[in-house]
Amino acid sequence: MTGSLRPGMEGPSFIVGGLELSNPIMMAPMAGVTLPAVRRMFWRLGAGLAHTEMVSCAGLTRKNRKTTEMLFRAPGEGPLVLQLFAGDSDTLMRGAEIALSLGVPFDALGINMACPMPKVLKKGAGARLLSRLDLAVDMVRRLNRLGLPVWPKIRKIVPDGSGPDTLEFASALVEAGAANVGVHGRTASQRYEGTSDFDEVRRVARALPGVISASGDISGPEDVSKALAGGCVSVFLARGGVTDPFVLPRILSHLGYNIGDSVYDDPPSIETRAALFSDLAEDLSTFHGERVAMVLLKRLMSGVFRGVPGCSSYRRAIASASDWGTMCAHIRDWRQFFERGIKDE
Ligand SMILES: Cc1cc2nc3c(=O)[nH]c(=O)nc-3n(C[C@H](O)[C@H](O)[C@H](O)COP(=O)(O)O)c2cc1C
Repeated sequence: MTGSLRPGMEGPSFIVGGLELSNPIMMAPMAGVTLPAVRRMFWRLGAGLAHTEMVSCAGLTRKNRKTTEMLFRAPGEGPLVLQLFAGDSDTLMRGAEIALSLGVPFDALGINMACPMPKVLKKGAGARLLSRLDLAVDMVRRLNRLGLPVWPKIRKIVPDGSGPDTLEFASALVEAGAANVGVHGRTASQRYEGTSDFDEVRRVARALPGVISASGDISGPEDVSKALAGGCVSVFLARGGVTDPFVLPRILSHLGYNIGDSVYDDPPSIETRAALFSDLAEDLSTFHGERVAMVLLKRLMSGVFRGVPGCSSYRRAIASASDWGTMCAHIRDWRQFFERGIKDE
């Protein structure tokens, strides 16, 4: 598949969040997952846009090497939102200015107002901002001055009697100039557990037409159709894309997009899956090094080969590979593992 990035996936474009995109299926920001090589894989599979992992503005101002490396954008990537996090507007602005000064062509600036993890909350960032509307609004206003569309991402808010609810919070962000607001239908205290409240996301989307993207439990064509019919302008694909990356061409085909190339037949052939996995391995090792490549290949393997007969033998081999040479040999010799696996089943 190398060389044929995104075969035959072009079609009519439309505007989402101030950007001209080919379709409404976005890769959500995922720390530890949406690295450039993985974004390229999802771009190949048809994503309309991707997010970076959340990037610490404080880290950028301290010139932290690892944080700065997170700004890397691989050749041939599609539209990209740089998602930033900070606990105050000055740090957010300084971080954003540093990021843009490095010359990486980002298409929009995201603000993480959704992360429920203690190390982020402790800094006054992520979902902590959901209880600080004035600060969240100030962040959107100021970031807007940098000239790129601003895409904050929030969570469902259960009003406590004094603060805003999800709709009031999202409305204030839009009024402050947010071009798109991603709404995750779980509350911060739910973290990633339980179900996402789709009705709440749609309530916000109906009241704010054209600017709300749905996040939470997007795992198939029906979820996407429901979100779009409910007034969302796009959807953010997260764990659903990790557990089944080929859901992307399936969704696009369901929405009537001409994905135009038989490599994305439903279900995709095992050769297509192996080629995608091999391209992913090559990109991961080239852009991020062998150590990171090993971790992400192990994490993403099950999704790429999901449901293929004989898969468990290959899964065991990939999971137990302890050095890059062995991993490469397994990726090259994929066929024998599946043949053996089918015999054993
Ligand atoms: C591993 C992982 C990392 C995530 N990292 C981020 C992040 O950096 N920024 C963010 O806004 N959301 C992050 N999220 C949340 C997702 O973008 C998404 O909103 C959430 O997973 C709900 O969607 P889902 O139920 O379809 O997985 C992350 C989620 C996961 C599973």
